[in-house]
Amino acid sequence: MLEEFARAKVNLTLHITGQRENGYHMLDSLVMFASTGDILSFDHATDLSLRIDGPEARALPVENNSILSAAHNLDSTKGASIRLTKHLPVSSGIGGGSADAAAAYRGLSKLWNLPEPPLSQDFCARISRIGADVPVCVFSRTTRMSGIGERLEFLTHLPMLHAVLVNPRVAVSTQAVFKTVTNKSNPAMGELPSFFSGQASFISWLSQNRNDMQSAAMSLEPAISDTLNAISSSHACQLARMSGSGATCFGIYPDAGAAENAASQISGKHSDWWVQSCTLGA
Ligand SMILES: C[C@@](CO)(OP(=O)(O)O)[C@H](O)COP(=O)(O)OP(=O)(O)OC[C@H]1O[C@@H](n2ccc(N)nc2=O)[C@H](O)[C@@H]1O
Ligand SMILES: Nc1ncnc2c1ncn2[C@@H]1O[C@H](COP(=O)(O)OP(=O)(O)O)[C@@H](O)[C@H]1O
Repeated sequence: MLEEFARAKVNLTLHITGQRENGYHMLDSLVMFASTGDILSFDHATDLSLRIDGPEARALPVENNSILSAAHNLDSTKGASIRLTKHLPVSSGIGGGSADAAAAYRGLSKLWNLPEPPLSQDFCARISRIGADVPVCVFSRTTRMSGIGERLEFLTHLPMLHAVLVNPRVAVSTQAVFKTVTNKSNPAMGELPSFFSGQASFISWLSQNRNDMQSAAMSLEPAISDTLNAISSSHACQLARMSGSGATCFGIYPDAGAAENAASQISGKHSDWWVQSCTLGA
């Protein structure tokens, strides 16, 4: 049996800089991956099959699953028995479906003895048809992501962060949020310094950048404001922002202890929310 970890994707910044004729939005986003995520396992089999379990499995159908799309995209003639243990909330802005498709791509490439996924324009353009976030999730590394998600620049100089991810248990449609965004032509991210002296200077740079989907998502789903308030008012929080199209928001903290304390504080007040302390970028 072979296992792959599908790490949650967090958009630390998400700037919408334009729109293509096909309706897709041009993005400029700093993406980091979390130490929390879904688990996929793969076994040899004649036919292709998927079973889903885990704490967040309930609403997720096998039909049209992004994992099966990735398998078909890779080689539609081969079989495998795949198990997904779902830990990430569905439709929550941390790319669960994309991370799962990407993990399937990596896992099946190994199971079927295919070459490792290459970092090429052709490859990224091809797999972005499964989902715009799939290319960045295949490599699962700290990345400046642009285009509609198919242009990837890996970054190796950014400090690791201690974070808490919070989802108020409302599913948000990515398409609906993009439709609600009024300004489709915002400035790109500010210049990314080639050196940060530590976490504080990185957070200071992050706070000067934005998530251009945040106010549109908040107008559709008021629970996002409650989530950001709960994170901002937690002890030692240095930055609170929404990831992707929401509703998951993240808080950044100075160390692992502060992140764990904040997670307990937030889940103590909101026992029905999904709250997870983690590291980003490590
Ligand atoms: C917004 C982001 C930011 O990382 O994350 P999530 O909130 O989904 O996690 C992504 O761009 C989402 O990527 P992904 O969820 O894979 O998108 P897709 O399945 O390809 O598209 C979902 C819908 O979003 C819109 N879409 C997506 C990406 C993009 N650059 N422009 C768009 O307009 C399309 O209208 C599409 O109908
Ligand atoms: N393996 C999967 N995990 C999560 N969602 C999936 C998966 N396969 C298909 N989907 C569908 O993809 C959509 C987006 O889910 P997800 O990737 O979790 O959200 P987001 O793009 O906001 O991070 C949902 O409608 C969900 O039903």
